[in-house]
Amino acid sequence: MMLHFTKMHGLGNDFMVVDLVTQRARLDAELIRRLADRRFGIGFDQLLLVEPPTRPDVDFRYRIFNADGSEVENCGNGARCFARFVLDQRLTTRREISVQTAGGDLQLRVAGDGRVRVDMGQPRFAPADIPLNAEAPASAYSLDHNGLEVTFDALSMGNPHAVIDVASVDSAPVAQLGPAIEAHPRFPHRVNVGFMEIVAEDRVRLRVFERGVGETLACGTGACAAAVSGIRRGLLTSPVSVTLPGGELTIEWANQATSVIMTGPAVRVFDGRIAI
Ligand SMILES: N[C@@H](CCC[C@H](N)C(=O)O)C(=O)O
Repeated sequence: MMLHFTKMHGLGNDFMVVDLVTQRARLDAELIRRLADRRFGIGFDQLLLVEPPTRPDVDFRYRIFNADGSEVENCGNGARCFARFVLDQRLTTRREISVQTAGGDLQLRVAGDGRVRVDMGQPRFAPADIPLNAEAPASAYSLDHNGLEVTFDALSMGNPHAVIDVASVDSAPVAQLGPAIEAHPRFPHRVNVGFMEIVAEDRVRLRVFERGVGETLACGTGACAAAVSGIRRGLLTSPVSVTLPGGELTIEWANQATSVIMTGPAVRVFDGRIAI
């Protein structure tokens, strides 16, 4: 069959977006890995599936698959592209959209300037919610990597994140520590690993080694996790500008009882079709 798709990106974190409201297809993990291949396939960090909701109180269901074929709970840059996509495809006329994901519901708003504001829900810190093997919640955990003690914060933005403070993202050991922590036994579902450099109380630089992908040009949930980690430790104040290799996101978080708000761009690159 021919599958219609749209290639999109949020700050260079790129997606294949498939409308499963008006077309039918079954995409298994092996096919997703083939499509994700940047030389033999279309190439993307995540596949986003846009589906009818399974509940009457939301507009859509949005499913996310990493390039390695694993289905995951949440994707911040993907959420902004999802909102742009359903409007552009005329699957809705609303600029305020509610959507169910495996990590919880999200509220999306497409602004007049094309930027998308996403209510990402509340962060969760209990180790069982991340999930992280730890006896009690803390803002600093540590693990051993080849005899080296690595200190990190951990939280869930629907999906799991570890945040490591670094003096400079330019020299951060992303390629060495990223894969080791992603697959560390302390994280039973693996983890996304953020390396955060605090530049000022309202500005950070961030690189993220994403679970199931590797280092990406930007990670929306990673930006939320980094800002939340800095704010809750008293190192940052909201709103926080997060500069990633692909560009900038604004993250707002008032306190533990409120949602995290992420604002940033969503770009359509091209439409295509592929035989599957
Ligand atoms: N790029 C994303 C996160 C995608 C999922 C992540 N790799 C995971 O496995 O949880 C974002 O923008 O948040």
